[in-house]
Amino acid sequence: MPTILGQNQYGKAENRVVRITRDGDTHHIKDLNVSVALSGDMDDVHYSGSNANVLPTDTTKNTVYAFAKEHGIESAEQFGIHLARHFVTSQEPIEVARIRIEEYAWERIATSDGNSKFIGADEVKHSFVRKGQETRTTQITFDGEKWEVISGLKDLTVMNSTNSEFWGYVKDRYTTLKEAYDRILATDVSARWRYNWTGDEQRMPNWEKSYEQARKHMLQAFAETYSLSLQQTLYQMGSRIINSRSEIDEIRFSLPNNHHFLVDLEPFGLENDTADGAVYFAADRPYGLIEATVLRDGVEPKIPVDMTNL
Ligand SMILES: O=c1[nH]c(=O)c2[nH]c(=O)[nH]c2[nH]1
Repeated sequence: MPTILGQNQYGKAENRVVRITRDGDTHHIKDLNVSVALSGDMDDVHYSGSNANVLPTDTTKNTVYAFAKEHGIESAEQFGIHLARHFVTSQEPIEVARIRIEEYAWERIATSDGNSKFIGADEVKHSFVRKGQETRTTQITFDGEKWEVISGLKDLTVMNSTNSEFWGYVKDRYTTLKEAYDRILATDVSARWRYNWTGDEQRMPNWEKSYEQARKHMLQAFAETYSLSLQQTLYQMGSRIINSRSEIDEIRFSLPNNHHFLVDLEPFGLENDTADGAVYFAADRPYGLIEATVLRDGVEPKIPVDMTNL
């Protein structure tokens, strides 16, 4: 039976583009997931393998990053319109461009003090938390005598768009990483903390308040730590909780290092450094994974090492 080609489209899907604009030391994030699908006169590539009409998907990816740098991202709609128009008007064979964009919403992390580092006295200028996507968790164990309550959260996504460095590390023959003096630090916090409550009804913690406060202290420590490594930030987050919440004795973190790479736009004559309007590729894997327990001095660690990601 003869066959014919039906509907077809192609392009680069899920280009993760992050653009940071700097208004003095107040930063603004645009965080998009952009998928390009092009269609038009593409019979030949399917029938004969001739690529004469094919703009590479790699080029569509580069266009997304270059447009983010050159034209900015005012809104997802404006950005998508600009890209779609470009593909259809600049390439004869392309008749239809479909640009799908997901935009991830970020809120500024609120802080407790009115230090001048902060906007409106209570928000950090370069620290953000992804809107409402975390999951709260708890595990209660009772053997008829002893209680153990381990609570926590996962998927609390946070980002500092500056105040993070990483340098001075070991270098061997396989090391290619460049030292960073101003990088994005982003992670999805998974944390489990253990309460020291022993079952006395009179001394039961206010669980709601405790969760809210642990979360708050963790976010504030993330925002306020000038970070030399994610390990150092982790320790600050843990110790802030232990020092401010007497009902919590131990906390274990699992923190992926959500790498953001400055895109090389040199080939397109665009300078892209960490100054205003920097455009990053937000990689999803592989990622560094930094895990540690922070304990009140003198207590026994009891949170299982592999529990953090449950
Ligand atoms: O904060 C970091 N800690 C590391 O251990 C590490 N390793 C790496 O490649 N980048 C980073 N960043």
